[in-house]
Amino acid sequence: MSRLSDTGAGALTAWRSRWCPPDFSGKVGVAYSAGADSTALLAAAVSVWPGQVVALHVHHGLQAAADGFEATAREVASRLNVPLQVGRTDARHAPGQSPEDAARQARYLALAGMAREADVSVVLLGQHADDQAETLLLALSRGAGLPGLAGMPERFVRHGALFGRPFLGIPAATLRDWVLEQGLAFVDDPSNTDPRFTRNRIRSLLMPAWQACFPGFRQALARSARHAAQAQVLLDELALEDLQTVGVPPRLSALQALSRARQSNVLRHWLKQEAGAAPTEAQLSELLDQVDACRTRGHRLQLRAAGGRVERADDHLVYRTL
Ligand SMILES: Nc1ncnc2c1ncn2[C@@H]1O[C@H](COP(=O)(O)OP(=O)(O)OP(=O)(O)O)[C@@H](O)[C@H]1O
Repeated sequence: MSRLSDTGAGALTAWRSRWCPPDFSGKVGVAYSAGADSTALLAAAVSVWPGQVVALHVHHGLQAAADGFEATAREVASRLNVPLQVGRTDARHAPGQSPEDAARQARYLALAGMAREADVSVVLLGQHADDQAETLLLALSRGAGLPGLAGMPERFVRHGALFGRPFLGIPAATLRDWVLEQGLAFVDDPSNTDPRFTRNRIRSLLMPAWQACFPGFRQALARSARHAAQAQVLLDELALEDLQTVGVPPRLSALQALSRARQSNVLRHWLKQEAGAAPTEAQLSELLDQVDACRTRGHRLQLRAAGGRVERADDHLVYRTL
C-alpha cells in the first residue's frame, strides 16, 4: 500500500473506531458519484471493510453528462469487485431554491432510500478538508450563526439513514493524487467549475488567495468548525434545560426571568421545534423586544417569524402557521 492509501484507510479506520461498535459487521454504503473523492473513498472502504461495501450511485436525470457518470461508476465498481446500486432522481428546483440545493436534497433522499433497500448500516460521503473549508467560508460570507460555522458534521442522520464523512481531514489534492496513482477512472463534473455557483467561486477565487496568505488555513478552519460545533452542543443542552423551565409553549414571566441571550437561545430552539425553521436575526431581536414589553395583562404581541406567526395567548407565547 502506498502512503496515500494509508491516509484514506487510516481516516476510515479512525472514523470507524469513533462511531462503530468494535464487532461491527454490517454493510457499508459508499455514496459514489464517480468523481475523484468518492472514488478514493470507495477504494479505501473496500480495503478497510472487505466484502461489506456497496456502492450507491445517484443518476441525476437532469444532467446530460449523467449517463457518462453512471458508465464510469459501473466500470470502477466492477474493477473493485463491489456491488453497485443505481438510483434515479429528477430534481426540479422549487421557486427561490437553487438547482444545486434541489439536487443535493433529492440526492440525500435517494441515498437514504437506497440504503434501506440495500440494508446498509451507514452511508459514507466523500467530502474532504477543502469542502469543509469552503463550507465555512460560505457560512462566514452569509453571516451564519454557530450552526453554520460548525460546518459539516462527520456523522448525522437524515431521512432515517445514518451518514458519515470520514475524509473531512484530508485535502482534495491528496485524494486526487491517490486516485490517479491507482489508475482508477473518474469523472470531473463540469458543474464543479461553473462560476455561476457561489461555492465554485469560493473554490477558484477565495481558496487560492487564502492559501497564499495562510498556508495552514484548512486545518485552522476545521479547528474553528470543531469549536463551533462543540459550543453549539452546549447551547442546545442549555436550550433544553431552559425549555423545561419556561415550558412549552413558553411562559412570558419565565422567559423574562432569563437573560436576553438565554431567551434568544431558548426561543430559537422552540421555534425550530415548532416551525422546523429558525427565525432571522431581525425577527428574533423584535420578538425579544416584544417579550420584554409584555409586562401588563392587556399587552398584545404579534410578529411574523420562521415562516409563521408568534402571538401572545394569556401568559404564554404560541406559534401559528400562516
Ligand atoms: N450522483 C451521486 N451519487 C452518489 N453520491 C454522490 C453523488 N454526487 C455526490 N455524491 C456524494 O456526495 C459527496 C459530495 O458531493 P459533491 O457534489 O461535493 O462531490 P462531487 O464533486 O460530485 O463528487 P466527488 O466528491 O466524488 O468528487 C460525494 O463525495 C459523494 O460521496
